[in-house]
Amino acid sequence: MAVYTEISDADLAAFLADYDIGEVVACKGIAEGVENSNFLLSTTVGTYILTIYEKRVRSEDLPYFLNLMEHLAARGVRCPTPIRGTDGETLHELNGKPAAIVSFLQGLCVKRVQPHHCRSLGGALARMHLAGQDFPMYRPNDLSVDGWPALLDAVGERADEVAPGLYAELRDELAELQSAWPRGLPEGVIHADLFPDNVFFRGDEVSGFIDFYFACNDLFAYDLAVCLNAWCFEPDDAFNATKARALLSAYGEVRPFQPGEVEALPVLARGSALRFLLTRLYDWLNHPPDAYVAPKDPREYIHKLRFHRGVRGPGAYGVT
Ligand SMILES: Nc1ncnc2c1ncn2[C@@H]1O[C@H](COP(=O)(O)OP(=O)(O)O)[C@@H](O)[C@H]1O
Ligand SMILES: N[C@@H](CCOP(=O)(O)O)C(=O)O
Repeated sequence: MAVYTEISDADLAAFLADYDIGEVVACKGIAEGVENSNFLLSTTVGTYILTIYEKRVRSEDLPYFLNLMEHLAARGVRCPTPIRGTDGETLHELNGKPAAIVSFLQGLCVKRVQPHHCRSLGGALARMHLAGQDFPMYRPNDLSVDGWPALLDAVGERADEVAPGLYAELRDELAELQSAWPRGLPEGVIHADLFPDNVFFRGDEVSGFIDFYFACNDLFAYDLAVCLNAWCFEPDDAFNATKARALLSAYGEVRPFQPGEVEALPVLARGSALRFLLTRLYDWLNHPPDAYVAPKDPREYIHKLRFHRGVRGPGAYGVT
């Protein structure tokens, strides 16, 4: 489960002394998640999420993530809102690590994605992109094309333990993506990790987004490429163009596509597949045998990468 750091009652009490959110009723570790330690915190005042930031999150990036959630929430995007301590700050320290409390968001993740979920997601994503346009902070996407060579080096030839010949395939893929990567398309704040476990629904409609800890400034269409991979493949690995069309057309109704964005989707989808393949490969090959969190299977993303490499254009995603 995703609790890398245990908290003693005394440490929790000392931490909460800096907040004005009542007395603790319960604090339970949350099994879901991969990156950070999350706790469901109930107090006499309300329910919150307490997060201790772990391995991949750099503490200098935390003000970007926390301020972004405040910014988006203030513009009507449903997402967790950081709770300020009595010192006015949202970021504090627990067990020597950065930690924050955010509001609890109602809703459930979908287990079986249907086209109407993709349609609701597309509209909500476009509204989030528009709401982020006047966010004043900037954070480059360190897990995009300029960051992939270091990630691939960190994996190295051990990639072949997962699939024979994979390292050479990924080196070729990286070289192609470096020369084909689109420049100059519309950009702004993107979520960059909008998988089904980070989107809450009430009924058929998106009720909110969580987990902004990969958010950054990058191409808007790259966020759609992440969603094509995370939402539009079936459990048997088949690509579902109906879901893709629902996602993309709903997005375009709220934020109309600019020239070049739709055409760039195949290469962006390859890039997004490579990004998640590389981090999954790294975690798969380097996780300690007694780790709480089971690493995600990288092979799923080998298949997705090969699929997008084979498409002839955005028509494969149901759009032109
Ligand atoms: N603000 C929130 N409101 C409700 N549940 C949340 C909230 N933040 C996190 N969770 C719960 O905690 C789980 C893990 O959170 P997530 O941010 O995805 O973790 P990680 O960054 O470690 O991957 C989510 O799947 C969800 O169940
Ligand atoms: N979505 C990533 C892993 C990051 O996990 P999250 O729980 O922070 O979304 C993947 O699937 O590889």
